[in-house]
Amino acid sequence: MKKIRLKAMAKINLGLDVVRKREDGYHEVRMIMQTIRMYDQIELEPTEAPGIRVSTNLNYLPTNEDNLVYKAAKLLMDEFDVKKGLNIGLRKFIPVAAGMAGGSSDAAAVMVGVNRLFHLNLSQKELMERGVKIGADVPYCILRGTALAEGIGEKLTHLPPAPAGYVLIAKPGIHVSTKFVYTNLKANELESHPDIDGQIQAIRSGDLKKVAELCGNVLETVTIPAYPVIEEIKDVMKKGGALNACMSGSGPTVFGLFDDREKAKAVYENLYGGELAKQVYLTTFFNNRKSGR
Ligand SMILES: C[C@](O)(CO)[C@H](O)COP(=O)(O)OP(=O)(O)OC[C@H]1O[C@@H](n2ccc(N)nc2=O)[C@H](O)[C@@H]1O
Ligand SMILES: Nc1ncnc2c1ncn2[C@@H]1O[C@H](COP(=O)(O)OP(=O)(O)OP(=O)(O)O)[C@@H](O)[C@H]1O
Repeated sequence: MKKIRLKAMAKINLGLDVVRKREDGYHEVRMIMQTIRMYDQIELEPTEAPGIRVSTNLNYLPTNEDNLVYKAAKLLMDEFDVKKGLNIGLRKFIPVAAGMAGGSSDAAAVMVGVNRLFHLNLSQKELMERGVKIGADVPYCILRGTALAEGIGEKLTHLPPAPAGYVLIAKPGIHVSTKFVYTNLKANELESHPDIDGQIQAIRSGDLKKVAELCGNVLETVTIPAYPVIEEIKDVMKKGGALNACMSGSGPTVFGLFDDREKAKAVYENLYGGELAKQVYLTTFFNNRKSGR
């Protein structure tokens, strides 16, 4: 059997609302998810020797069962009693602990790859049902594109592609734990909620300005007070002509939406190498869910 290569793409949350906290501690959400053109590269090589071996270009990431790629491969290989082994090569480009679902997307890509390599014949839906056992964002990372995510993030409704625009990504040099953010969220005391239904309408009518105007993320109420630099980055983007700027997921990554590439480029150059952000990228939405993997 030959090696296969896969792309694990990052996401941003165009909108993120929390409806309530469940008894098990998880939160019911309503989120507008969007894949962007930023990806980790994954190489899968089946081996005669049993076992899963992970290598990665980032020396601070785990290579044992704590890595989500390991968990994803093990979940499927155990269930289907795969006797062969697997080498997983992971080249990270998506910022880590950033709110961009990097680890979840790696896990999703490995599930798709293992399904293909070992001819498990699972449908996308069957993969997504298993993916949620690894993490709430994994089913969406299998689906990709523009989608409404409900439940804990696993109930997905595919939406038409969000209108095209330029996406400026800036991550300050801090790592934020998703668990910390949800644990400290006062879900019953939120003063305002993003208009998720309005944003869906704006997507359906192809109105980028309106999509941007309605961006909002209730997790900012936890992450921004802890890390005010996020607000500073949002201000820089808005002053530089972004239609809007918002935190992605549990943060600390900020994304700005632009309809003008020159303005986006100017803010990119302003932030790049500066004090506020450690990693800065200019990219676009990715919506061709069938390609690129
Ligand atoms: C912030 C987002 O990235 C937005 O897309 C997701 O909601 C989080 O997805 P994720 O990182 O895949 O989440 P998981 O790995 O399943 O959970 C990490 C931690 O976040 C909290 N968590 C996560 C999802 C959710 N709907 N409610 C929660 O309270 C739980 O405390 C959990 O211990
Ligand atoms: N393949 C992986 N890539 C990145 N981090 C991983 C991976 N596997 C395990 N981890 C661990 O998970 C933690 C968070 O990873 P990740 O980059 O997925 O967070 P995130 O961007 O906040 O995700 P999300 O948006 O889903 O909350 C890291 O601190 C890391 O130790």
